[in-house]
Amino acid sequence: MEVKVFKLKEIKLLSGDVVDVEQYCNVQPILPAYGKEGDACMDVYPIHYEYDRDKDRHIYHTGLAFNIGDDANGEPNEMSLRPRSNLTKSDFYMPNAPGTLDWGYRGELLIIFKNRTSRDLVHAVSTLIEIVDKLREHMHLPDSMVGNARLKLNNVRATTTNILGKLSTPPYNCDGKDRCCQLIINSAQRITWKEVKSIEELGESERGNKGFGEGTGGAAKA
Ligand SMILES: O=c1ccn([C@H]2C[C@H](O)[C@@H](COP(=O)(O)OP(=O)(O)OP(=O)(O)O)O2)c(=O)[nH]1
Repeated sequence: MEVKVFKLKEIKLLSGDVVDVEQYCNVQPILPAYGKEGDACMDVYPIHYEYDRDKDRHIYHTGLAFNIGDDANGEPNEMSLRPRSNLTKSDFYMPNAPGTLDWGYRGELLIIFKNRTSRDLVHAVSTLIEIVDKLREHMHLPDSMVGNARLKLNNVRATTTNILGKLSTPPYNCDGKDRCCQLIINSAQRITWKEVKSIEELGESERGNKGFGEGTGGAAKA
């Protein structure tokens, strides 16, 4: 199946500024590609990174726009954007995974990440540590009284410093080599609803009306 893709000449930044891709980005738009024979998805290469301070989001530009077209039966296609497995080694996640690129979308494909630790929470804890530190200095308590508390405080400080470092290091580079997610195009077959008059008309099944997660046990079994 052939799908139309366009390498954008300009991209719109979070500030609203529209910039020339060739001049502004270190890397030029790269067509997604299968990494290995038989891979289900194509790898997506980012060309520009932005941190959305307002929403605490990490946004990657791809410099690509699509017309994903129709399937063999004339039904609209959809593009799914899925995280890579290697993302699980970091504190980042794709909050809308699997992301959806709709049939009619002609804007730039953007890939969004968040960090599992909220930036605001980390800043709040860091500020609290500073305040406690200052209070302790002014109270001139003997070491014997604050020894254990100091140790705990140092541990919290080390943890927050570590988290802060991870927060400010984006998960992927825009160097033309890093792949920030993977995409697959599927048919988004149209459905229509057939409303029935009684629940029996839905038909019998082994699970029946057993609740969410109650059916099979497994990993989450209490
Ligand atoms: O990770 C994503 C997800 C979506 N999009 C683009 C393509 C998609 O067609 C459009 C709208 O996305 P979606 O339908 O998920 O957004 P929504 O929150 O449902 O808003 P809308 O009411 O505009 O559909 O944004 C991306 O570039 N990256």
